[in-house]
Amino acid sequence: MLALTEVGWSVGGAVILDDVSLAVREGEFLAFIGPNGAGKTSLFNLISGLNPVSRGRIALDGTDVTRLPAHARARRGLGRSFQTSSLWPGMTVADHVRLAAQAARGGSFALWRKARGFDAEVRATLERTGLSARADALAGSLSHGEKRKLELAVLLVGDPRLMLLDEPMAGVSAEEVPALTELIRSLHRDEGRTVLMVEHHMDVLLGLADRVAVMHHGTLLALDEPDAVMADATVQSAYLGEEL
Ligand SMILES: Nc1ncnc2c1ncn2[C@@H]1O[C@H](COP(=O)(O)OP(=O)(O)OP(=O)(O)O)[C@@H](O)[C@H]1O
Repeated sequence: MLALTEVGWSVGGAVILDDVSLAVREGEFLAFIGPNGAGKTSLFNLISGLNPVSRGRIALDGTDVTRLPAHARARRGLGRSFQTSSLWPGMTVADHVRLAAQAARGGSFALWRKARGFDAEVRATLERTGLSARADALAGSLSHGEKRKLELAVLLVGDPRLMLLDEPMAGVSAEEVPALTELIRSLHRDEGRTVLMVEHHMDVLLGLADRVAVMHHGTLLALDEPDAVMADATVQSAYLGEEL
C-alpha cells in the first residue's frame, strides 16, 4: 500500500533523513520508535506530503505520489494526526466533527457559518470514538485523552485507509491510555485500516504493532516484528542509556 524507496530529506545542508526504504502492506500496523530527534515526525511529514522529499520516491497503492501535495494524498486515502493538539478550545466537540465532515465532503470550510447537516455522521463518529456524552462540551474543557479521541474523530470523518498517528498518547493520563489503545486497535483490527504510529509508550506499541521500525539519527536502524526488534543487539546498543 505504501512504499518508500531511498527517501531522504535535508534542510539547509543538514541531512535529517537518509536512505529510508520500507514497504507497508494493506491492513498492517507499523509502529515507529526512536530517540527524540531521530526523524520520526520528519518522515511522517514526507509521507503525508507536508514536506517534499529531497531524495527518493514514495508510492501509494503502486502509484508514485512523490510530487503530489498533501491534499492530493489525502484524497487517495491518507490521513494523519499531529503530535501537538490541533483543536479549537472554544468550539464544541460536535462542531469539530461537523466541520471536518463538511470539509471532507467538498464543502467550503466555513468557520463563520455553522455547518448544517451531517447530524447522522457526527453522531456515529462521536459514538465510534466514545465521545457521545461530550458532544456539546467545548474542546478546551476536555481531558487530554478526550482531546486525542476528538482528533481521531476529526481524522475518521475523512475515512482514511492509511492513518499516520504521531504520538496519539502524548500527554494522556495513565487511566485514559487503555481506552485510547482499544480505540486505535479497533480502527486497525475491526475496520481494517492501515496504521503507522509514532509512540513512546512501548508497552502500548508491543500489543498493537505487527512490525516495529526503529529510527536512529535519520536512518531506519531496524524493521521487524516486535519481539525480534526488542531482541536485536544493534537496537539495544543504539538505545543504551536511552529510554525505549
Ligand atoms: N524544519 C526543520 N528545519 C530544520 N531542522 C529540522 C526541521 N524539522 C526537524 N528538524 C530536525 O530534524 C531532526 C528530527 O526531528 P523529528 O521531529 O523528525 O524527530 P522525532 O524522531 O520525531 O523526535 P521526537 O520523538 O522528539 O518527536 C531534529 O534534529 C530536528 O531538530
